[in-house]
Amino acid sequence: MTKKPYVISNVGMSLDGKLATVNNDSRISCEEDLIRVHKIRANVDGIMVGIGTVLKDDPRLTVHKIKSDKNPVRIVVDSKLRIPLNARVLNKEAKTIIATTEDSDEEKEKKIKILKDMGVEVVRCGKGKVDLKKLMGILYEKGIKSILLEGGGTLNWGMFKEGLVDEVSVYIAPKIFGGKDAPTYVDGEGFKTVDECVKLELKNFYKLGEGIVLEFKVKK
Ligand SMILES: NC(=O)C1=CN([C@@H]2O[C@H](COP(=O)(O)OP(=O)(O)OC[C@H]3O[C@@H](n4cnc5c(N)ncnc54)[C@H](OP(=O)(O)O)[C@@H]3O)[C@@H](O)[C@H]2O)C=CC1
Ligand SMILES: Nc1nc(O)c(N)c(N[C@@H]2O[C@H](COP(=O)(O)O)[C@@H](O)[C@H]2O)n1
Repeated sequence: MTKKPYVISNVGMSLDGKLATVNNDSRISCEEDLIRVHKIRANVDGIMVGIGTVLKDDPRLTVHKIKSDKNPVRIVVDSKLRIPLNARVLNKEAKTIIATTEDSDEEKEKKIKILKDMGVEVVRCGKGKVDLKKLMGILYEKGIKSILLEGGGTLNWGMFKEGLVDEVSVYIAPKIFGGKDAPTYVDGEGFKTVDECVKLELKNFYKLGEGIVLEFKVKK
């Protein structure tokens, strides 16, 4: 495989592995954990989310919980270019890259032009869905050598399935959300057998605020 950025996957989840409630309330991390996450943000070249997270959370994806003189590049994986032009991730606080497919129609090309005029970079790889392996190669070539992957569950699945995640850190809040339709840490179709699944090596764990942080390396 061509060179790729080092990818750290981080989420805040309930004890039952949910990223949000059935009504999409995702306020899981305590303040101490958000500060931990922002320290990671301040030390990576890019922060990546899927379009589902942008549509549901309207995140800023900047370092705003601690002092920092730089913001990483924001990367949104968005095959059909569903991103609203007033999304906060498109504001001027940091550079943004939208990764979309090579598929083309008049409306999509018009939106790409508008985004480019707003100063947003658009990269294109894959058909139907963004080709995440190719995207990693493109980002690496652009100087993005480390990425904090911040979800959600569908993009997390895509990244784990392709073997693109190197490190995992999760904050587990002492809460149970329940709900079979509530988003989980890794959604998608899932691995069929335990043999196929992603294996992790526990590196560290500690209590933080009311919850616990677990840190793993992905076994390759
Ligand atoms: N607690 C936490 O730490 C966090 C919670 N969340 C929560 O997660 C939920 C959002 O998760 P979810 O809806 O799964 O959205 P995601 O952010 O995972 O975005 C998923 C979308 O990304 C696009 N995509 C494009 N290419 C790919 C690919 N190759 N593989 C996977 N996805 C691809 C798809 O849309 P398309 O085909 O249109 O491109 C897909 O539907 C929200 O409730 C949010 O609050 C999110 C992050 C962190
Ligand atoms: N670490 C963590 N804990 C939670 O409880 C969360 N809900 C999230 N969400 C992620 O952070 C994004 C919001 O970022 P901004 O504060 O707007 O910069 C959100 O979109 C998720 O990716 N993370």
